[in-house]
Amino acid sequence: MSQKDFEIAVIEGDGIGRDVTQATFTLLDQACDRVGGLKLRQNAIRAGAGYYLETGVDIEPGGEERAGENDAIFLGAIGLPKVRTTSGTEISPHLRLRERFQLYAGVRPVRAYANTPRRLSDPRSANIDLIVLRESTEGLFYSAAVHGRAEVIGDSEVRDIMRITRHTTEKLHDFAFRLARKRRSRGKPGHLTCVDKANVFESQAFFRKIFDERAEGFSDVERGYNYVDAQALDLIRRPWDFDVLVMENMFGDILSDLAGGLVGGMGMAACAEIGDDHALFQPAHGSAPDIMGQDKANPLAAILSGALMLDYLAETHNSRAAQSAALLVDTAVERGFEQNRLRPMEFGGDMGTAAMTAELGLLIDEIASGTETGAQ
Ligand SMILES: NC(=O)C1=CN([C@@H]2O[C@H](COP(=O)(O)OP(=O)(O)OC[C@H]3O[C@@H](n4cnc5c(N)ncnc54)[C@H](O)[C@@H]3O)[C@@H](O)[C@H]2O)C=CC1
Ligand SMILES: CC(C)CC(=O)C(=O)O
Ligand SMILES: [Mg+2]
Repeated sequence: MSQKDFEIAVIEGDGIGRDVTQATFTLLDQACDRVGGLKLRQNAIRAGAGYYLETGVDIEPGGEERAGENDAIFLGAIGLPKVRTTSGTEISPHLRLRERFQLYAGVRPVRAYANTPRRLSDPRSANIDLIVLRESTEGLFYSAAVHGRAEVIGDSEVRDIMRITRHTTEKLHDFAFRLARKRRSRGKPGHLTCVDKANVFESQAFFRKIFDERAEGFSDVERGYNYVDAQALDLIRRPWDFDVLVMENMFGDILSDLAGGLVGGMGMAACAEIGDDHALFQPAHGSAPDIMGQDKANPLAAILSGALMLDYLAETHNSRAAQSAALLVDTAVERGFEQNRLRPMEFGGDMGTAAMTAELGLLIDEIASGTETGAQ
């Protein structure tokens, strides 16, 4: 059954979070309108470091529960380095959302668009098109999600925990194999690499063991292994050789920023966090306090995350309209770069958040009405 209206919990958060969220919904609404009146109803939930400073809590009362009552959750960015809890960490209610809704599959696409900076001189870097699949509920973030889980021994020692469970890891690897298979059906290599540190950590050997067990159900998917340190090296020397990389939480946090840098910067780093019953979409970047309030943020990471959200809604609600709207947004980004009409300040270009949003709006209209100019 297809659905016309979707309820979206929207957490704008801190710093550039608000600007990129507003840019995203302006364009998603426009795309939804152009495909026949699909509506995204935004239900705002206040949360973040600014909210914590104001109220003493990091998310509005009942906000977590309410977020889960929506068809999807969208988040701008949360955190400000100067706003800290008594334990010295920053406030991060989004880690609790990941855990509460078991959003184990953190999908972080990394793709080189035309006319974007090549951080590597090798011409093959134009072919970078991979996905960092980051487990997002446990691993080394397990003790970070909830205060009190780390073992604190006075002022002399602190132990965070690397938690790998069979339950979550089986689901993660199944997701990874299905994703690789889906990419192959769309003409991409469809190769899956298990990235771990199985040579030294028992938790990581367990992660790999479960990868091998689950592989038996996906014999058609080509698979390989890489230790995480070697993977960091390979992302610099031959990133074009990789397709889907699956790994624990902290490794994925680090390598997804590195990979985002390869294709321009964090303003290109989209993210979908998917569980069995819920999903949250957010750019992989943070609140970027160094550029906030200056109209300098590249909104594309958020906008591409919005397109991932439409894809998810299309799949979970069998909505062709949502699928078409997602395609419209993705195509606008692709054409915008091809035609050199998207020039984010992040890459030394002349377009701030507002100008990028306006140009993408024009592209969406042109593509939807078949009046693309193809201007260079
Ligand atoms: N999921 C989330 O909400 C995340 C929150 N954070 C929080 O954000 C705050 C800042 O953290 P940082 O380590 O500085 O990471 P960050 O991702 O906010 O910024 C890193 C660098 O990338 C640039 N950058 C990020 N997004 C950009 C965009 N859309 N356009 C142009 N440039 C962009 C920033 O200007 C900065 O130079 C901290 O409080 C941190 O805890 C950090 C990462 C993820
Ligand atoms: C809590 C966030 C600041 C962690 C992070 O950097 C991320 O999830 O990408
Ligand atoms: Mg991160």
